[in-house]
Amino acid sequence: MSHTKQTEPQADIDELAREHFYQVLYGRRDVRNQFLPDPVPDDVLTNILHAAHHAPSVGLSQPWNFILIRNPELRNQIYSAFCQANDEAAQMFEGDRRSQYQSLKLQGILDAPLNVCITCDRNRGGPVVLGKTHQPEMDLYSTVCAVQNFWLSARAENVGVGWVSIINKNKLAGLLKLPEGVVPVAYLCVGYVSEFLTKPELELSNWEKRKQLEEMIFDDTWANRKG
Ligand SMILES: Cc1cc2c(cc1C)N(C[C@H](O)[C@H](O)[C@H](O)COP(=O)(O)O)c1[nH]c(=O)[nH]c(=O)c1N2
Repeated sequence: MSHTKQTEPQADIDELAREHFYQVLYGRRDVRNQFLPDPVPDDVLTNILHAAHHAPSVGLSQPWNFILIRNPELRNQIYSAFCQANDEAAQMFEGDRRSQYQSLKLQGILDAPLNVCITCDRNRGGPVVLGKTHQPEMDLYSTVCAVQNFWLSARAENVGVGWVSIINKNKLAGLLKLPEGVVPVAYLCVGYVSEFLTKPELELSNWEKRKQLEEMIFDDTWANRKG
């Protein structure tokens, strides 16, 4: 795997690069509805995986692996696992909220040409890992950093990504034959899209809206909310 998109160390980010970075960051979307069947070329996929593999990780433990899922039969089984979990999920909402939930499309498992499961090896680096000694969940968070790098790099390549978490974790681990100690962190649908929406799909369908940044910020302690 080549280092095609790595910049020189210590390179200054100039204004144009900064503008492009924010264009990618704010232009990223979770995609479920707009996938095209066109395959993602190997060199593009390599760029995305390479970016994911350069995420920060606790003690540089790099606990992730990337399972590239194309087999139609396997994908049908994963889709069935989604359908079961999604039916269970719908029952957890009441009244109008339930029918609204049932009207949402929350995955593109069979529409996207590629699915990728990013896993975390809970034992990577051995029993004592720098930075994990007092917060053992840091390997999971590191893997999520790889997911975000994957997502942003995909957007830079004009490739859409949709995260599907409405699947029973143990069932998914079984279908993917994950060994003991390796857990699925993110199940991603990946492919080119007809369009990237300007806002989150859940916002456009009036499920949820973005909160004000001011509500999220505190000065010094939780007692001092800014907004
Ligand atoms: C950990 C995690 C898990 C999920 C998601 C995201 C994340 C971070 N999202 C996508 C989520 O709905 C989406 O990110 C937000 O609605 C914001 O939209 P944008 O990502 O900005 O387009 C998501 N979407 C979906 O349709 N089905 C799903 O199962 C999930 N699961």
